[in-house]
Amino acid sequence: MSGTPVSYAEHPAHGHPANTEPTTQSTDRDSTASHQPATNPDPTTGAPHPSFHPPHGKTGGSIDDAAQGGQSAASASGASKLPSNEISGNESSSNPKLASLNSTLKNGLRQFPDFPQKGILFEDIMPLFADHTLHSTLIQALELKIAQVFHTPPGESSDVDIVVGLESRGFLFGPTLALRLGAGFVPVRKPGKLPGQTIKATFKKEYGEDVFEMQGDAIKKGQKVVIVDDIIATGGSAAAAGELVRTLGGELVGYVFMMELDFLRGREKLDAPVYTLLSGQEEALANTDEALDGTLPLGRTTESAEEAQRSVAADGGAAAEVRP
Ligand SMILES: O=P(O)(O)OC[C@H]1O[C@H](OP(=O)(O)OP(=O)(O)O)[C@H](O)[C@@H]1O
Ligand SMILES: Nc1ncnc2[nH]cnc12
Repeated sequence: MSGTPVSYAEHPAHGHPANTEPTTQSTDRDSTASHQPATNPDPTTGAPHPSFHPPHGKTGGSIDDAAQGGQSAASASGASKLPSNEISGNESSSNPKLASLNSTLKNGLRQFPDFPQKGILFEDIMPLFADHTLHSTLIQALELKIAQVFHTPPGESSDVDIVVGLESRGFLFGPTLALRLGAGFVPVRKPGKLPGQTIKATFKKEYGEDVFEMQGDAIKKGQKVVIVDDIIATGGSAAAAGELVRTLGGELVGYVFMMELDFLRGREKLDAPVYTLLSGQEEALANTDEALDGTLPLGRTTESAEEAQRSVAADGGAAAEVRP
């Protein structure tokens, strides 16, 4: 079945018991709409934070969507300037334009069951880049999201200094986003690709283990950093990247993802605010408690459910082992 893609637009929401069939996504919504921790209210409902007033002399666009990480923004060391009562929530519900853009994006995605391994329902984002209009919609949605969560006035750049993109799919839109924000772009790469002195972090992800590397001089102490990637699944990749940023002295002000696989609860590993445009595989979320008890979540095989939950439990809040 892995060679047979399905799209969000083509199949009805929910109802498929296993990922051997077309997937069972609900209609588009912000990840924060249904997974907003009670202790972490919407960041966008508060007053703009002084930390994110646009700097003089910078030019660029804007961005938009927000969600909350595993701890409050106030206690997140890299986001200490963001009051906790400004974090989490559902911006697109109050922003029809963003909701509309997100809906378009979701309909452009495809899913491949059992890729790259049996039991993984793979979210294929490539159609969003193959189509000029969808690509443009994606960048617009990200800009709108960031502008919204960081309270950037229309037409002005955000206060983000550096956008960090994760290899490989974070490279597809990270540099474009950085340009629009008036920020620099820094890559986090798989091992052995970057010259000079580097720092490394090992981590687990939804399907396997990996190592991330960053150049030792890529971020200056105190620079405000946003980490971007296409998908947050278990959160292992993002947590490792966050550790690298902080090891270099960067102030991690947030994570921005195109999509969140909510049922894997990856955001609980992250100690900075989490902003996502789309949620994926929501049908599995309702069964997460059962999954933790060993019951199969919808849309996954027994093997992958156990593997995913083992990974989540094992990683706890310390997925990344940083080795300067
Ligand atoms: O939340 P996690 O469980 O860590 O998974 C998310 C990561 O997995 C995918 O990358 P992958 O490692 O497949 O590499 P690619 O981007 O090079 O395809 C995705 O692009 C994220 O980086
Ligand atoms: N299910 C998934 N689809 C696409 N990319 C992923 N990265 C981690 N899990 C993924």
